Amino acid sequence: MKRSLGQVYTDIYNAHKDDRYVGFYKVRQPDETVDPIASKNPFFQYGPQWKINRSQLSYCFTSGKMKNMFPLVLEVSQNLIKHIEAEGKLGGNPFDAKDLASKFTSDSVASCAFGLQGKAFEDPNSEFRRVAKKVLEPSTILSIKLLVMFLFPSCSKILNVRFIPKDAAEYYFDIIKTTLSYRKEHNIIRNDFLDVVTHMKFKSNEPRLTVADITAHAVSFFGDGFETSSITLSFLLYDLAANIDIQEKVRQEICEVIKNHGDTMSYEAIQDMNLLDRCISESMRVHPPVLSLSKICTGTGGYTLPPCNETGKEVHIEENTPIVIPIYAIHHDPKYYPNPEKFDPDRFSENNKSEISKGAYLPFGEGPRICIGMKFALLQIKIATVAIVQKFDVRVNKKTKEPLEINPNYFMLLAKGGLWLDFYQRSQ
Ligand code: HEM
Repeated sequence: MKRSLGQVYTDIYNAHKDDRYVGFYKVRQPDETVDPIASKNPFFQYGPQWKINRSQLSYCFTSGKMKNMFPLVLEVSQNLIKHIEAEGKLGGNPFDAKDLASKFTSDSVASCAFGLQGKAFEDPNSEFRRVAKKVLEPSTILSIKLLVMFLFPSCSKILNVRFIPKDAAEYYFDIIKTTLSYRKEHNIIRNDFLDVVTHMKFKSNEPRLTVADITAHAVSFFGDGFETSSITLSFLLYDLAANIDIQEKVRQEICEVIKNHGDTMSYEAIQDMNLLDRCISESMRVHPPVLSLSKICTGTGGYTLPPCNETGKEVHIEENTPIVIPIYAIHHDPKYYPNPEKFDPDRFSENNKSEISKGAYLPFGEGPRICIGMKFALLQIKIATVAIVQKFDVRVNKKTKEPLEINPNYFMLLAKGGLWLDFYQRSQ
């Protein structure tokens, strides 16, 4: 494939720079009979079904719930550090940042969503990782599946195209079933996502969640949270490695904040790391993992937009018309971000961030469908980055092809040839 869908949308945006919008067609919605797990993911839903799922899942992502999951993610970050040390590649023999970040987020999400030790570091070929790779690993087959599902949804039913393969769906269902009964039998409380979903309160007239519903929610958590977060973490590490002065300032901030919190790395300490937060925001602007958003016009009777340029007429969008928002193109438009390729966390300082145009910063989307897992994503990315930056000087290895180019064989953002980084152990 020469260009991914995200790149095609960027091309369309750039070819119509003076217009507010242009016509295009796109749909997203796996069929429930063909793909029962993916079809319950709020990402793919509309209307009342989306409302029910969204409100059920929102309950799982409050700050209090995130605080409870903090120690689980922290434990995985310690395995990440041990892995970098044990691999003995410190300096000169680089790590692929995406591979490293995927191992971390896969274990972190496995721990929080399934109550499992994913063991990505100890056993990269573990069953859990093998299945996850099958579902999400960049491949031509996955790209073709997505093209069929998004562009020709009616064909996906006929061709039996599923986002979650049948054997993977069965594997996840078994894990959840076994874990739930083990926890019940041994009275185990872990404060993870599985506990929260299982103990959700319902009104008397609301149906209880079945094991299949809980599996679908856990797979949503995993599917939506593992790959997006690992892409973000890998690009953030690259940006810090490519800007060593900023990396040093982040390190100083981490030391100071932890010191101010009684020499403890806590959930509260993470919230005080402002420069780190700005670096993540800027890294996600330059490298948004999700290249474009799909929306659909749901207003009864459609919606009328103002003219798309000075000379045009009003445009009426019919009900059910799909809309694409090209995030990558907007984030790289010099109209919104002068010198857009430059990594400059100051764009997100208290003074500057109010200058950013509304709707011009969309790594997590916007409005009622904004990413539900944003708090969890930021938490796990921050925990991993703090652990790495405290221990290692991170540098770009010359194997990294710079300037970075987008890998066209994937529906999210990947760098062609990978992000190769060296980790030099720091003296304490
Ligand atoms: C850095 C990591 C992440 C990025 C960049 C990201 C990005 C996005 C984006 C762009 C959307 C679409 C929003 C829209 O349509 O306006 C979205 C939706 C969603 N995300 Fe994330 N996400 C991340 C992490 C997560 C995590 C960790 C979870 C769950 C644990 C998650 C769960 C979801 C769900 C369920 C939706 C659908 C929400 C809805 O339609 O109501 N995401 N995400």
